[in-house]
Amino acid sequence: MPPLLELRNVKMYYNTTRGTVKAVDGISFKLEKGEAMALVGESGSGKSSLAFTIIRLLPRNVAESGGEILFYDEELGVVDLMKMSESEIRRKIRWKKISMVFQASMNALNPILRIQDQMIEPLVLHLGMSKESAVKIAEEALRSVGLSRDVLSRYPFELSGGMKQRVVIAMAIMMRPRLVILDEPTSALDVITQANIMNLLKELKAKFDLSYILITHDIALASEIADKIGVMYAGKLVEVAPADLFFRWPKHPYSQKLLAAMPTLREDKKIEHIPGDVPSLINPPPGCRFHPRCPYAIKGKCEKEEPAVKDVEGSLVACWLY
Ligand SMILES: Nc1ncnc2c1ncn2[C@@H]1O[C@H](COP(=O)(O)OP(=O)(O)OP(=O)(O)O)[C@@H](O)[C@H]1O
Repeated sequence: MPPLLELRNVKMYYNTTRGTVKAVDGISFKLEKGEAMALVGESGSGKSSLAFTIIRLLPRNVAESGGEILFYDEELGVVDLMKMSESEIRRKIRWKKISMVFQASMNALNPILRIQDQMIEPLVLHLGMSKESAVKIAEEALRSVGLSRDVLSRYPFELSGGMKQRVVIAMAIMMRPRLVILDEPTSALDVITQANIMNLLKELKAKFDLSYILITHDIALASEIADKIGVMYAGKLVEVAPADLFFRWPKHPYSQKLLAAMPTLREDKKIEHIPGDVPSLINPPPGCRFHPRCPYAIKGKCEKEEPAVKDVEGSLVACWLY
């Protein structure tokens, strides 16, 4: 069976006054149907940029983008999203096949519009649906996320944070997409509400056979839902591994550091921090980008040559140690 999504050497660079920012720099991975991949890594490693590249919502200052983003669909066959025009993406892909819950999107709900108007607007305006059918779809989507139809007549300020996040998730699944990209979907919520939203995402995944790309800083949260974990560092994917294997045996030194920096309730565990900062993506370090912060860097090797991705007992890792 083909995967749902396959990225091959995807790049996306930004133009800035300081130089070209290589935010996504040669990323390859596969996502199967019904699979959830958590994308983790420090702030500024390029996670959101990769998400925007996949759903083709790019700012004007893109310097260059390249590679292949293959999407396998029963209706469309295999399409390369990189080669599709904006109008084709809008007609065939965005929201219908691939949707996104943006970072802080629950706070981006328009405060002066009722939920109904915000939910049906794209259906009526962009898809030319009648108001009645659009309201039906919105009602159904709200039901799927555990909200009653009364929410349709409310304004955002009349809803709790958790309810607003459910509305935003309802909007993302309204058109029955195959893949939902979630950028920090629970970061502004309290822990109980976070857990409720994660449970909801799990239910929706099973019910609609959805695939997810879940961007998060919170590896513990990622472990709740992810089938596999992708670790980004400075524009590169340094490790992709099945979740259970990743937590038992993280192979890239950066993955090991990320896990060691993860807080737990165990009192005997000392939380480590990762010394140094994420490097500049304008002039990233040569060779392996992690070498200046890596305790195992091999002199004469890691600072000179970029490691290729290797299959190391079930994990894909880009590191000279293997
Ligand atoms: N529109 C833009 N123009 C120029 N540079 C940008 C733009 N958007 C992001 N960047 C830069 O690209 C790099 C990657 O940013 P990105 O937001 O993708 O990282 P991230 O891993 O998602 O971070 P966070 O977890 O903080 O959201 C950063 O150096 C950022 O400053």
